Amino acid sequence: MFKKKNETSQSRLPGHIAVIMDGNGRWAKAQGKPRIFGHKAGMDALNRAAVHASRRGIQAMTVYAFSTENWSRPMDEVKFIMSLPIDFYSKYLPILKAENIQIRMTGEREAMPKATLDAIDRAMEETRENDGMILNFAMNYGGRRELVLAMQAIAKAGLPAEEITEELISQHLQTAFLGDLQDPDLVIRTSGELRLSNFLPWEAAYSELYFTETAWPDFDEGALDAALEDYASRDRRFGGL
Ligand SMILES: CCc1cc(N2CCCCCC2)n2ncc(-c3ccc(F)cc3)c2n1
Repeated sequence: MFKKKNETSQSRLPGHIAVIMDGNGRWAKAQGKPRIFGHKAGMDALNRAAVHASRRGIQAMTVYAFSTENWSRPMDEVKFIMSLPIDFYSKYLPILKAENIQIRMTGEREAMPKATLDAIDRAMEETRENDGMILNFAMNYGGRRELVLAMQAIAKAGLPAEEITEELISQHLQTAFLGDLQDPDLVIRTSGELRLSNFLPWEAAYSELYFTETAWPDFDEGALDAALEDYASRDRRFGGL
């Protein structure tokens, strides 16, 4: 019996999706608007995608909100981006709470502005009891930095070389709190670039990759369904035959 065209059984659904939300600036520029207009639209698209992913049964969604390299952008753009969690908290937190979504953060808190961290901490605290989809914000995050920090922690523990295993390294990554969901089954990148840009290099070693020309602000429920349908059609081998 063939499944109906757009039916994705639960078993063929990724448990954890990771999203590089790219194309916000170019999307704004194409409309003659400033880049920050695109970041604001990107925030609205993020809420829409998170609610839809949660309703489709996705268990964890990690989004690349700000990379360690993004600090080199113009100061006014960084300042605006750092205000988005505050805006998101007031505009979307009630919606995510009603969806039983749990907000988490992955990355280095130190360099983040206090007001930004306060909004994120409030969002995490107010959704801590939720047991639905985990919405994990990779923020001030870089994959190689994450690996350096893990290796530094392992070195400081003074462990003998034979005790350094893949499991031990995974346990020392900033994503360790995700447990069995730590490795994304599917990585989605919007806006046409065909690279991972230092996003989850260890965790995504066996992930299916999905690229779309669609800019992030235009990546709606139908676009997410198309990515999930494509994933369901793939035959994952994890390095085997
Ligand atoms: C500080 C980096 C950043 C960038 C950003 N953008 C800009 C980048 C791409 C598109 C999405 C919109 N968003 N959107 C929501 C948040 C957010 C983060 C944590 C939280 F608890 C609540 C909301 C966010 N954070």
